[in-house]
Amino acid sequence: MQPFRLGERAGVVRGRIVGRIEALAEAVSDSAAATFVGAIPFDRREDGFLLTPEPTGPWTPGSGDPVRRPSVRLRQVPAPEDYAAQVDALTRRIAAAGDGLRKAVIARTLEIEAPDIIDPFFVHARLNGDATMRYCLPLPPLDGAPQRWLLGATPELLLSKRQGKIASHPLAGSARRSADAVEDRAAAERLLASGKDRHEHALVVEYVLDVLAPHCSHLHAPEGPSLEATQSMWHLGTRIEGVLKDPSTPCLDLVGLLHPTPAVAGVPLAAALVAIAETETIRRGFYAGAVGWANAAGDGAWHVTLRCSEIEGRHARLFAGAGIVADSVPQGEVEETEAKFQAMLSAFDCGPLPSPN
Ligand SMILES: C=C(O[C@@H]1C=C(C(=O)O)C=C[C@H]1O)C(=O)O
Repeated sequence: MQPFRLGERAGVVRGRIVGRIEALAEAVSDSAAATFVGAIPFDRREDGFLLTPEPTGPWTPGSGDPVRRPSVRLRQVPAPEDYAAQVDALTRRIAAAGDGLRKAVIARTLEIEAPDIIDPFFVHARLNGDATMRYCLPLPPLDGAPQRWLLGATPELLLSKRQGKIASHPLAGSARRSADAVEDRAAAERLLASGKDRHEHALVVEYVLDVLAPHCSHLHAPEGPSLEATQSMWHLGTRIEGVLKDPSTPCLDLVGLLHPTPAVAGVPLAAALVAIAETETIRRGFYAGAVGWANAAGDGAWHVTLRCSEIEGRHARLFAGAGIVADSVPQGEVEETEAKFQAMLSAFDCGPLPSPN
């Protein structure tokens, strides 16, 4: 049986339900099982999955070979200059305002090739867990392919629900942290004062409030964003809290209404999805989807699947994206995505990104 980790939860997989988010929400509501853990992909037309877990004691990393630094190969896909060109085209598209697009999130990947099978739990154990939700889940098997794993440490809460109370903590607007304390504080202050980042952020908060408001008797968000830190990034964040009109509304139903937020898609949603499909050259899969748990009582907690990688045999693909608005600067967004790769890259222990030729 395959092991999994999700936050503090550890177990082995007893069963698996595969389907679109609506089907998964229904399966949880109809089930007598205590708790499911699972993931939904970015594209709602694709299948996600729920695992019925059997709890175990603390999981110890397997015997698979760790990633060995000297012989690891790294490849940026698309190359930084191609990603910059995508961002540039998108800023023009937003400025031209032809389709009403105001923001779209464009992602890229970093491919890792190791000499031996990568042990996902080795990498998971090395991820920094501070203020984040760490996860390592076995993905549904593909015929004849090695087992695939979804692994990451996300800082962003999409939605939690417990006994009629909900919370969401969208992030948008980012800056790389610095090892130098003075420069680190200056980067945070610049981010908090940046009109471009505050605009990017406000679009997400507005969207989340608009989606949740009809379902809440009370909904609160602070006036402006706060600074949120991970080990390698600063973000603008807003903690939103509410009380549901109908306390029995299942958590996964609300996740289905929210996903994908403008933190990973854009505004307006339909135009952003078209822009992403026409611009992006990678397959997102579970990246920028949601990962979490749900139970038949309707409670649950789902995070945005960020700072993640998909591992398959000797290969891993890391994902990072950035929100693009009219005044985004292409090189700035290349650097932002580079910085977002950093946490996962350190966990793989394969050194810094290769410098451009
Ligand atoms: C898209 C990612 O992150 C999202 C985008 C952010 C931004 O554009 O500033 C910040 C946090 C996340 O909501 C990612 O990490 O890949």
